[in-house]
Amino acid sequence: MPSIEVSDYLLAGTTPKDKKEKKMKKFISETLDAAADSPTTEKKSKKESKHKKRKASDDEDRSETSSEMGEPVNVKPPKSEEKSKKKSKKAKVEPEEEDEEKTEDMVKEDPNAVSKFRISAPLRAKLKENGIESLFPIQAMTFDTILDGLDLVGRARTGQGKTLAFVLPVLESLTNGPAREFRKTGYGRPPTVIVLLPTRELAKQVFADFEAYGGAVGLAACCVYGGSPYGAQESKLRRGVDIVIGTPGRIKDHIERGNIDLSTLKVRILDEADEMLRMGFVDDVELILGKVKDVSKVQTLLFSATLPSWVKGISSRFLKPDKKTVDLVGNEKMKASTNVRHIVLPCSSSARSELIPDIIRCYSSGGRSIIFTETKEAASGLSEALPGARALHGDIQQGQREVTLAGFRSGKFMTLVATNVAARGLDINDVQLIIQCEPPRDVEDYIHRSGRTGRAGNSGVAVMLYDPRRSNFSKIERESGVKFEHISAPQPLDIAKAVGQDAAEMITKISDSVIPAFKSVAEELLNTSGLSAVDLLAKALAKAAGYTEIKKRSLLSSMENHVTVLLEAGKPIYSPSFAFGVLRRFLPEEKVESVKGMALTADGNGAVFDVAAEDLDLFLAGQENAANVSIEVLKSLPDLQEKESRNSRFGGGGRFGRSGGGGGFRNDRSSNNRSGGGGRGRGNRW
Ligand SMILES: Nc1ncnc2c1ncn2[C@@H]1O[C@H](COP(=O)(O)OP(=O)(O)OP(=O)(O)O)[C@@H](O)[C@H]1O
Repeated sequence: MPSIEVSDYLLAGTTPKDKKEKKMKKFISETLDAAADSPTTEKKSKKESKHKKRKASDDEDRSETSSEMGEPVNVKPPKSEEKSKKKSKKAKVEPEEEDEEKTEDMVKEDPNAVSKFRISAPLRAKLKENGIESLFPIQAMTFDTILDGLDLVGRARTGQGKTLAFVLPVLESLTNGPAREFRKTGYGRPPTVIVLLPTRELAKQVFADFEAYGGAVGLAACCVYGGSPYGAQESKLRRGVDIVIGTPGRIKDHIERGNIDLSTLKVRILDEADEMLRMGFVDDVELILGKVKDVSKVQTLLFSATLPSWVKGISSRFLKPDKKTVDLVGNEKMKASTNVRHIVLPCSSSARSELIPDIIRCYSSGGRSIIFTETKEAASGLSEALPGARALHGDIQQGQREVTLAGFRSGKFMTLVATNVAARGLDINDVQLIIQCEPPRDVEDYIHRSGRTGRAGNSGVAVMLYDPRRSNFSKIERESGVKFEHISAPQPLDIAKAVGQDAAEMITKISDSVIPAFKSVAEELLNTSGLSAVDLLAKALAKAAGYTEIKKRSLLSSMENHVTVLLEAGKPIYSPSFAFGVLRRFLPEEKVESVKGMALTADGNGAVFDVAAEDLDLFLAGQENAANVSIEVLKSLPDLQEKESRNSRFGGGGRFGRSGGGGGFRNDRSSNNRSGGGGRGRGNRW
């Protein structure tokens, strides 16, 4: 964990100039504070307070990060700063004169300023061009270790800049650092660096960074992945490249075809390592890593936001025993992004397509939304049902996948419906909302999917739908450390609040020149409709916002034209079947069976369920004929028992609901669908 010392160091005396800078500082500060709160950090902090005492007399003092997976790594002020007097032999950093004066004060204040690291002028210029003046914590904390050639396991929450954490020091290592002397040059040169990633989209994205920053220092990168022709990839590889980025299956194919020679490899990087292994790529990964003749001469880096315990075995096999670990999550309870509002909402599968547009209206802040489904079929089906949405999954041709992703990135359409193919690593600007149609199988999926929003210090919302009868998210809540906010389906008032203001603004912007043309029709409408001017205007606003009617939804299953009611029987209700028994006392069997989403209240005194709006009177009237029975229409959900706690009677703190009103993506071939290395094969769902 980063020490208090490090966070002090990172934030000392900074005076944010503008909002963006302020947000970034907050992000850095929160990242470090959160990490500093973890139990591992506590242990370290004692050590560090000793360090701190020593620091007065020792400028070389270093703070530490800790790890469950390897040796703690010393995190220190960047060497470039530390060694400025000693003149580092390893890295040659040319000062950029014009910048120096301007930023001198800022740099003094910001220990993570780019200029304080052994980053050479062309890379600094490129970073500046991309608006990056300061390194994020994971980047600052791993920079020296990577540049000095050590093996490293790096972990930070989603969206915290892990890609540049390896791109920058690796490029420096190739141009000014230890890998430089081994790097081959000229036509036909074999690669010095190989980067393995689990998905094609992610490979392309990481390639884009290596291409942009590598290009600035004269290094060539090549991206290889399945589903696209071999020809262009082969000719690029034949011409010679310094860095190969790709998915394991296709890289293996190129090795077997003699297109990639790894005999002189110096750096290998496994990004989203756990996913790659879990997807069944372990054999391919091992084959690729095994191509290196002398592993002692190769640096291996492993990065992810999630590193399940079974990855430990893999990292100790692939990385050297003296590997360092920088873990900004560690044993901390909250593993998911802290910049994201994590919400759960009860919704039966049949109500999804009706409900999702309203969730988007209420929670996307007009930005992009990604909706995750569990299967390719569900992604296709939902994308067809949602106006303006497109699907992304493994059964879609690679070319079309690229077109779709490019369209989403550029804002041609704002809603992407995807399988897990889009869960990992994708960094798309202005994704404000993530919707997961049901709780994913693994906590890692939840963390990565919800992490497509709230990136680089921005905020976002992640809504997970669950069917109260079928799904259970308590495991995800427990393992991710997320404390879910419970809401029910957006109700007319929520929707009006979300869209009404925009519609009103839209109307105020309409030129007065339209008034004479429409005035007489408006007057006629006012006189004949029987509605007040305000009511008519409300209708006009609704239409402008795209609504011709707003149906009420039940709180429990989010079904239209259904109402949520509470049943009490004057004594505890131990089980759903007991509640059904009570209903049978005064209702015909077909009405009892039409009840939806039966759930028990957390206090054990009631049962909550949805009834069709047209049957409500029957239910309310029927209670008169049954002693001690009461049925009440709910405006908000009470705390409910979780499914798994039902057997233990009242289940205490369980709660499903709260406030109312409110595939086959695998990269290359079917042969890759193997499980191994402690991981689990994913089948052909994406
Ligand atoms: N030092 C920095 N200053 C400002 N923005 C940065 C910096 N480093 C990275 N970013 C931006 O932050 C965003 C997230 O970075 P990146 O995709 O590397 O995150 P990540 O940690 O790999 O996330 P994930 O775990 O989801 O893959 C990107 O848009 C990237 O350009």
